Amino acid sequence: MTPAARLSAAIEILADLSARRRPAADALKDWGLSHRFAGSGDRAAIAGILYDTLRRRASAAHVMGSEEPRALVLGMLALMRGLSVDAIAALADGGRFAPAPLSEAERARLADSSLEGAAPFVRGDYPQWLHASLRHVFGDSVVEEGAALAARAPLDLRINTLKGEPEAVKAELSHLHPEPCRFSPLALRIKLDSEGKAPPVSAEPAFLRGEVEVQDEGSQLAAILARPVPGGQVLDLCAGAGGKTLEFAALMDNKGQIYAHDSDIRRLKPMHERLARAGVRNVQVRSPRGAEDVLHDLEGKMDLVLVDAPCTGTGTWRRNPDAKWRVRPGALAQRTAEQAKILEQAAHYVRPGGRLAYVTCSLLDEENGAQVRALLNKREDFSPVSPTENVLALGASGPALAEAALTSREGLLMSPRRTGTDGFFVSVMKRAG
Ligand SMILES: C[S@@+](CC[C@H](N)C(=O)[O-])C[C@H]1O[C@@H](n2cnc3c(N)ncnc32)[C@H](O)[C@@H]1O
Repeated sequence: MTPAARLSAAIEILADLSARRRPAADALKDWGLSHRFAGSGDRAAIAGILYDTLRRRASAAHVMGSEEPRALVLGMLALMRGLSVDAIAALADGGRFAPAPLSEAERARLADSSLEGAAPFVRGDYPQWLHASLRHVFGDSVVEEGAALAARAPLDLRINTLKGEPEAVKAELSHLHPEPCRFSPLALRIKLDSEGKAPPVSAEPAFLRGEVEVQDEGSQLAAILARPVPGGQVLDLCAGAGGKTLEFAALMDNKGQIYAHDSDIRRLKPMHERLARAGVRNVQVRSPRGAEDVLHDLEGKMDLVLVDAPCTGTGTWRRNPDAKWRVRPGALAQRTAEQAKILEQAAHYVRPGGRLAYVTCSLLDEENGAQVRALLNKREDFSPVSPTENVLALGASGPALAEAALTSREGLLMSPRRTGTDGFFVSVMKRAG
């Protein structure tokens, strides 16, 4: 497909997405099924255009004075990809499979693609209804934080020390030009290509041998800050596909016991294969079994309980820009109710003197500090561990993380702008002994 035809395809998919209010991944998949001539390179390039457009949806609409899919894509080309009016006109030339030629009005709008004087939610490309919540957290930096969340995310890997020796893994992946990350000693960062496409890491021999996992540096840091210790008893209550379970196993050097649970058995499914590949031997997966309480024997016994809570995912908008516009006030209310319930349940499993780590990939205080405060009000036997003390688990880069992140009594908040990671909140609470 020509670059112009890919642009037309992205506009078509965006129209489908808006008309049917469906997730971008579903619309892309359906388009691929009904356009089998499109190769994997075409599909990746089209997805890149679509996701970049969603990243900059509010500012592109502002520049173009329209929410129409075509306008949004054209606006994105100017704002995000820095294309000149002539370069955009060369793509949208009305040729076979190309978008229709630019109108005079479109040319004029693209020529003056300034965001000066636009509202903060436009300049920061986030939903207007979340402005008050985000401003509450970030104050006057809210636009810059939004803009950093509207950029593309890099691809981060975690070296799995159960399988690989860091220097050898780096050498094995040298053709991908991995760079060290700022804070996590075992994180490697891989740059995307100019269209935002990541290399197919999951086909690399080092990946297949379990020497690396794909995991954002923020997620890696969250697990380190939870501080699982070799030989300890750990419950990962919302383990999902096991991103943090796997890292815990490596941090614990396969010693002690990790219980991995999730209320949704389908979410746990990929974990079994991942555990085997990563050489993990200290994990017991406790899958849900109908109404049975599969964790009853763990009450009051855990050295560490991790709640990697279901959340709005506002910290991962770089990776999932579709979610940015799909999240609704009702979903936030539902998530916060779930979080409160899970946190309260989680506290039951912590032994006296043990710790409870609460993690979200949200930036909103409603899902972060407010949840911690609510638990601390209910459970007087728990007290927050200061983030400045907590970061010492990281070793030498700990103080720099505490400096870069936003810290409060309740925990530490990372964000793309502040720490170059996805947005993650980490709170650690200790139960009195
Ligand atoms: C943020 S994801 C977990 C990601 C995972 N820890 C990782 O690092 O890959 C949140 C998980 O919480 C699970 N969940 C939701 N409600 C739950 C509950 N009441 N108890 C346990 N897990 C729950 C969801 O199914 C989802 O898999």
